[in-house]
Amino acid sequence: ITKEQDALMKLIVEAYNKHQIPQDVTKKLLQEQYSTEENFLLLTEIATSQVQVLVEFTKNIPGFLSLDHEDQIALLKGSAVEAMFLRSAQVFSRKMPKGHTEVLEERIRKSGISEEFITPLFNFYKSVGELHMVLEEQALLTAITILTPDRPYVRDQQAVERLQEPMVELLKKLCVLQHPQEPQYFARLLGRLTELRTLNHYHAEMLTSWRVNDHKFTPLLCEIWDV
Ligand SMILES: Nc1ccc(C(=O)O[C@H]2C[C@H]3CC[C@@H]2C3)cc1
Repeated sequence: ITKEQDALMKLIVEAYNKHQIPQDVTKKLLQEQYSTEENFLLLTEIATSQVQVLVEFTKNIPGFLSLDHEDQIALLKGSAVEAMFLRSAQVFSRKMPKGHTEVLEERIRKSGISEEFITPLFNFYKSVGELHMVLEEQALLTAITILTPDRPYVRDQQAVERLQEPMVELLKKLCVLQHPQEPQYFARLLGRLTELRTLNHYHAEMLTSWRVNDHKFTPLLCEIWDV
């Protein structure tokens, strides 16, 4: 790891740590009753705070604010679902106090999300959990997801590639250092990004079905997902 790479690593991890889901949101998980409506409102709060955390993290990715402003928006809108699922998978499989995980799983299952999305969602959560990613890997993988050059409406893709490439190189080196006994670990991490992309489709269906049943979203979620 070069000096520059170490500096980049510290900036990304610092940004990733700076913003966590507010405690009051996770506390409500245990308090509110179990109606579908209450569960949906809780997930709306979780998703809204996840998106707020995502925006703050993204602004702290070195070089992001120097990109074309329209492209900044295109990257955020294009990656919000993937970054949210990546972070919620990490929170779900690790960070939460024991009881919370089961409760959150129960609430997700009973929030009006169709069964066909529930299965891929928890499969993804499980596959992320099995990787036992360290914080540096989680932060870099999230930044790499956000800096995907081929999102819709990105005009200067090269500029995004120039930011993403050094992070992919750094993650590759980190994986070799952190998991010497597992040479294919880096490839497994990138495989998660492919699995993530499939969740975009399910997520869009989920939003539509909620909208059709006249469920209320927050202004931030409406703006980032054009609903
Ligand atoms: N009104 C909404 C409520 C929840 C979501 C959402 O994506 O929820 C995600 C957050 C975590 C729990 C379900 C998924 C993962 C979107 C709109």
